[in-house]
Amino acid sequence: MKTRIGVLGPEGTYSEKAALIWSEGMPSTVLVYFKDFDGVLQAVEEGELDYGIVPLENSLEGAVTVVNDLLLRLNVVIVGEVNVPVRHCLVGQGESEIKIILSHPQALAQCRQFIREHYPGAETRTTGSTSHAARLAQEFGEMAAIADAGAAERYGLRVLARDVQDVRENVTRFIVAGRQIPGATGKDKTSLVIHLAKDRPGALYSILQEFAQRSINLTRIESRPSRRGLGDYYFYIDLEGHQDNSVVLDALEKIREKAGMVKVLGSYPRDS
Ligand SMILES: O=C(O)C(=O)Cc1ccccc1
Repeated sequence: MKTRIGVLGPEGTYSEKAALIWSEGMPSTVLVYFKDFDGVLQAVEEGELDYGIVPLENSLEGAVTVVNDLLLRLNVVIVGEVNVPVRHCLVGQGESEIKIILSHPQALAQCRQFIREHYPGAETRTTGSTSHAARLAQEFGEMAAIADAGAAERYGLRVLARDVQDVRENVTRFIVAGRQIPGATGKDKTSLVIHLAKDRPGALYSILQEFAQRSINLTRIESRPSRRGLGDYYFYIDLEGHQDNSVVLDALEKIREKAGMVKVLGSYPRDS
């Protein structure tokens, strides 16, 4: 049986690239393409896929909010991560004037300056993925796409400009979703979501204190609306260490006493 790995499609997305990097050396894999991140993660939950690879955050634009929200809601766990340098290109047929620039919202957001400076008259439109944009640019000459150079090749397009992201160093962190938390490797991360029991002075501080006291290094903290009302948040926290490490276990036990809700999203090998 082949290991089924789900990614955002069609062929040529950055998610596909992340999946190929992560699964390198795995004996028998097959990529399955989905039209959105919900589809990927739901298929993991339902057992239709072994793994799903989705972007969680980007060094320029921050959280991919829909993925963060889905991880909290669905019954899947993070089993891995892979950081992928993202070098966007403007791709198109290169024969007529570009009237519309298409891409995934994350990609358009990462290239705002380039578009404003070089194509001030062009309209921008969002698509389901960067490669979906490239596929459309293959059909319509007045459209160009922001996508990976690999997508240009795949859809027979020309690379009209390279490295069009606003900051050269542009990295997206993808996570691998599965159903079972892998064992500790000694170089792991744990991802949590916390909801504070009650809004009071020092509530978040008292949670963070449990990590600080044990010298547990945090690598990310981000808040997302809980959807219960303004000012009510979930805190997404990543830390160094595996949930099976006694120090982390101990901190989690204390935090569970203090917080209203703690969900461990996963413990997985760190990609550094
Ligand atoms: O559309 C893609 O290629 C994706 O995989 C989503 C995405 C978009 C922009 C940066 C990183 C990932």
